[in-house]
Amino acid sequence: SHAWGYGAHTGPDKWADSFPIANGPRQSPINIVPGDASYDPALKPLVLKYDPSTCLEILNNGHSFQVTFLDDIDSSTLKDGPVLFNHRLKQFHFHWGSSDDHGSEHTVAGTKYPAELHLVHWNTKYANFGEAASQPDGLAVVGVFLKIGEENPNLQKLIDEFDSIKTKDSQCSFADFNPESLLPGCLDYWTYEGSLTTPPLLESVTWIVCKEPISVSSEQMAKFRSLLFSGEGEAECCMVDNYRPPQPLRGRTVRASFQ
Ligand SMILES: NS(=O)(=O)c1c(F)cccc1F
Ligand SMILES: [Zn+2]
Repeated sequence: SHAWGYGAHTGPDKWADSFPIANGPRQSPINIVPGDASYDPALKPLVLKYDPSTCLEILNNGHSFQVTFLDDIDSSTLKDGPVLFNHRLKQFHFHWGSSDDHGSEHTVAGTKYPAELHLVHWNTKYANFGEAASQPDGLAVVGVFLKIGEENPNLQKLIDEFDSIKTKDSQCSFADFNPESLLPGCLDYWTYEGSLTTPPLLESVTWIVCKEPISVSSEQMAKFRSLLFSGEGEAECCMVDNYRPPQPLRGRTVRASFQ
């Protein structure tokens, strides 16, 4: 059955049964070893320009919660950095753990963060997200780690919507949110060629992982864990541990935009 998830019988160790690319040569996430990354002076600074008016809705898709953007014109874009073409923001979502000591997908020298934000962009040389997702240079995902510290007022704007999206397939309109408010001050990054970290695990992603985390309080993380994988009227199953663990590097090079 294609009903993939993060449970014992549906989780990452079972995905290869339905999605054999799970054992492919450019799978994500990975453990980033800063000492093994090669500084590339040719890498440009990331240029992220987001328009809050393109924010459409916030939804629980049964795997994470996601904020979706209008992507029929070039208003929220990613340029430069490691990519050669303009990319449009489609959505952002998160992955997190059942406690503050784990939950991120990428790890840094084995360090796990409590959560990880993914801002998903598609290459506008293709017609739309679906087309782009099937191309080796189709997607660019910016990953930002969340680290326990000060309460984050920008994350709180998302958390305040959680009562309306508690169960699988619930959504509500969500306007005027600027994803730039979720970016760290410094946009130094590591970059490598990888994949979607959920089925269909397509090997179409240029990963751009920020070195600097953003803050989240432990109380805010507890609110993430109050969302449900389960649908309305079903036995409640807390949305936690919705992360794929690091995958084999398979000889790939990780480049750093900084020294
Ligand atoms: N996790 S991830 O950022 O690789 C990702 C995508 F890019 C696109 C769709 C789902 C998804 F989970
Ligand atoms: Zn993700």
